[in-house]
Amino acid sequence: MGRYRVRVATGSFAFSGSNNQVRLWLVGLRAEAELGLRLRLSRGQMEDFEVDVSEDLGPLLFVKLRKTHLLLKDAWFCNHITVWVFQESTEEKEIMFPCYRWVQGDGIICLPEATAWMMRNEVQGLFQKHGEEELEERRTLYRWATWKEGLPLSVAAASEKDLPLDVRFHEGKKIDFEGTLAAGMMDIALKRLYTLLNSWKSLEDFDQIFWGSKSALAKRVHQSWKEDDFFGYQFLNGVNPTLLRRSTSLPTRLVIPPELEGLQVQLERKLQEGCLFEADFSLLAGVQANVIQGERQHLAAPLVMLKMEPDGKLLPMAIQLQPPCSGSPDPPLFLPSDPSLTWLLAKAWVRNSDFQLHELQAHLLKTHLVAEVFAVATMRCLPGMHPIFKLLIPHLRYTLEINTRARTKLISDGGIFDQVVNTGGGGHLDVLRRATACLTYRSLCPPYDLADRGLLGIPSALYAHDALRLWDIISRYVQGIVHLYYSEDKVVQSDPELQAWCQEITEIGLCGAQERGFPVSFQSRAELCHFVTMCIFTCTAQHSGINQGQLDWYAWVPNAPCTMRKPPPTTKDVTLEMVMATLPNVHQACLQMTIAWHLGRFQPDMVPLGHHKEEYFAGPGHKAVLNRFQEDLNTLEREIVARNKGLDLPYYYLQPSRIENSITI
Ligand SMILES: CCCCCC(=O)/C=C/C=C\C/C=C\C/C=C\CCCC(=O)O
Ligand SMILES: [Fe+2]
Repeated sequence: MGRYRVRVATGSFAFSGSNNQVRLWLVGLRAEAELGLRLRLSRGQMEDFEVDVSEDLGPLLFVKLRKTHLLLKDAWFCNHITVWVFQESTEEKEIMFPCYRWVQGDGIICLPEATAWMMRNEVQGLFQKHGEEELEERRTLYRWATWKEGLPLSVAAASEKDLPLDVRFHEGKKIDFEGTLAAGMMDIALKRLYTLLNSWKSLEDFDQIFWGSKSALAKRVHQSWKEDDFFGYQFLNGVNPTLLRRSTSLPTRLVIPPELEGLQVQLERKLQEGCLFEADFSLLAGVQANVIQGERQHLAAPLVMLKMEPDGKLLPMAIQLQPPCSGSPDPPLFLPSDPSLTWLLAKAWVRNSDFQLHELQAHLLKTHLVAEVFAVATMRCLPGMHPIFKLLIPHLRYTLEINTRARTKLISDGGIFDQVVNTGGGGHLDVLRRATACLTYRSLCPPYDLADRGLLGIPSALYAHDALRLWDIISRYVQGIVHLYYSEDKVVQSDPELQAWCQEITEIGLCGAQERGFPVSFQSRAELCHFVTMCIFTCTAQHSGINQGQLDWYAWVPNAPCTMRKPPPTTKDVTLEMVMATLPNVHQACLQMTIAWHLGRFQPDMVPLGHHKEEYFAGPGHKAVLNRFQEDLNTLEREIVARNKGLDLPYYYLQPSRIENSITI
């Protein structure tokens, strides 16, 4: 009773093809029919067939498929199945069945038609039932786990091998990830051998390990790291642009001794002029420092006061390395007028503290771990035909695996933090706990975060400028998609899956984050759009802004030491021996360089923001919204390239072509 053309598309990465057999059925509202095709499931190929079906299937709802094998099971990555129904006239109707996952065992997989969500209350509840069964299965595959109390929940997986195949690295990514790590370890061995034969007494001796792949900006850091404006610049546009705030009063912890009355006057003047800024690392106060190979390491919790010059340069005015403590003498204030080594060591302490808050709070917690909560909740609460699932899933690729690897190799017992970072050995978990306890919804949304920190309208704040532009572009994209599916607020309010997703993120994954402004429900389309914009911004732009800089700013170790081996200075008598004894030793410095390069370098299989190949949606409405998104990103790309041409230090971490579509590293 009908003639159909069927296209089967296989994924194009390694091992996507399969030698097993696959049986296909077309399932219509009235009947279903097995197609009896012999498929060759070749990597990167599309196969087309024409078939005649004797029954009247009615409107097509699903394609069903089942993989069978004789001897060896051979997984198959199916991109999608497309069916064209020959109408009486010559017009053909195209129906898409997106898949984009592995077909593994010999169970039946049911792919709903791409527009199924719009018809979920029709067709005898068949789509509704399919969605419920899908979620029941996913909830057993993706379970929450408490890795450590006080942190956001994570996916239950002791190692990446426990993760479902659909969220594992593809083979090429795995080989690249593990191969470059192995190459990095070789580099460390060579550098250690080389430095054994030479002295390690002066800052220039770090040059002995400053070879191998490094970026142009890393070379510039090597050249300019001692300069005050370079130090200040990093708070605006470096690897961690998330801490700086414009001062609204002099911080209470800042104790200015009577002999520095002049400083007090200067600070107050700058405050009144609105150009006084601060970077306060109090979150680190009292955190236990690591013991590495029997040697106690040391931590500080600095406060830096900075002034903004009319030309946009941010210059440090004073550094207090520890907060005042009752019963102890007031901590000294270090000043640009101090002896050069003293001032340099004070700045190095700040850079070490910034390393901790950057990696643990800004990077790990506020991008990786938060994105993992979005990923697990999405897999557990939203069926594949849900528009928010389709919108988000490209932005969640590889996040569960990279985070699982971080829990087993980076912040684990004996991991990289324990080996070479002064918060390691448990202090790093305390920092993460403290940062989790003060994680707010506003801080994940640049329009609020930058306003709260007083960083709007500053021409030299390039991260702030680009982040706001990207927020607007992503927001327009999200709104475009959401409005295609939610015609009014009531549709949002009455979407039980969406509401459950929101609640699961805030109450379960983020462990009761409603206290810190995260929503537990969506009452309007605007609330939904804002939240989804935050999700996509976090998984893409924010991670890129925070991740890429590791390559540039962490390669020259004195600019961002991973550990400090001696206590912070309490007087201004500082010698070169003290500086060298404080900064990381050769092994620590080499491991920092290798890991920073490994995590910060360009990823060979990188998908730029908005350029994923998967087509989960069908219809012209969605294509127009996606095209507009890509055009907006191109416009911003051109603006940033043009802007950077005129800059001494170009800022490119938020250039759209460099932003990854998800957190993959
Ligand atoms: C010692 C310097 C480098 C510290 C890097 C860092 O702290 C990064 C934190 C944020 C997120 C980490 C994400 C992924 C890392 C996963 C695994 C890295 C370990 C590599 C390995 O040995 O497999
Ligand atoms: Fe990262």
